[in-house]
Amino acid sequence: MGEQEMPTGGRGKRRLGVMGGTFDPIHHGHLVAASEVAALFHLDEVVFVPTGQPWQKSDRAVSAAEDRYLMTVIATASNPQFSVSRIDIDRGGATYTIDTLRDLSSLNSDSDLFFITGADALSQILTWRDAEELFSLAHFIGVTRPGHDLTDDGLPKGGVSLVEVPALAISSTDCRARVAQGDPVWYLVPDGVVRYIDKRQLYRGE
Ligand SMILES: Nc1ncnc2c1ncn2[C@@H]1O[C@H](COP(=O)(O)OP(=O)(O)OP(=O)(O)O)[C@@H](O)[C@H]1O
Ligand SMILES: O=C(O)c1ccc[n+]([C@@H]2O[C@H](COP(=O)([O-])O)[C@@H](O)[C@H]2O)c1
Repeated sequence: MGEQEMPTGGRGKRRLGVMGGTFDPIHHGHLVAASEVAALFHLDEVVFVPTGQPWQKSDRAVSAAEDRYLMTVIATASNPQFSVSRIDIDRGGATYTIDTLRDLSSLNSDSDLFFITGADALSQILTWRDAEELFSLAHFIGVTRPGHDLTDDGLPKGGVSLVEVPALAISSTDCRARVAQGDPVWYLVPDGVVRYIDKRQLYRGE
């Protein structure tokens, strides 16, 4: 994407990236996406927001929110630009991005919000609660993901930017399956997350 196409946001405002996800577990695909977008869009910070109850994943068991939150903290702790928010976990109930963005914008009135999402999630956005209002609260940035087409078809003009990031064919589903089978997840997730999965015996019985 050319520099001239980048949304500049409000004059003098901080630029806050928002990376929402279930992070069960967080992996290097998430981290590379956030890091690339932070650099390309000159973001001051990226806040990772683990879901409370991801209603579109109700067909499977999701790990405890505290485990997903702690893995996200471990994975992001060494990057001074990254932080983690508990807002979706502490709100309780099903997680809707409309609530995430409303809460973050009132907590950060000095900031423009940039919501980062992979190609798969972007293609589902019109199924999200209050989809049309989402684009008034944040600029959306869709990133490439192996196996998924990146498109802004049907989304508001000017509301979404599409960005190519280094291709990492990693998914949380695959990480969980690997742990369940006794296969390694070293180098797919940060070292501290491998240790945490082991310590808490996550994904063993799946
Ligand atoms: N490898 C990847 N490359 C780019 N974006 C990714 C990648 N993995 C996940 N994302 C994006 O990160 C966000 C959070 O994803 P999520 O926590 O659901 O991970 P996931 O790997 O898709 O999980 P699962 O396999 O359990 O569905 C989503 O917007 C998703 O599209
Ligand atoms: O708002 C919604 O209705 C909605 C439905 C599905 C997913 N989302 C958000 O999309 C992000 C990625 O979700 P997931 O389930 O792929 O980890 C995360 O921030 C979710 O809260 C949001």
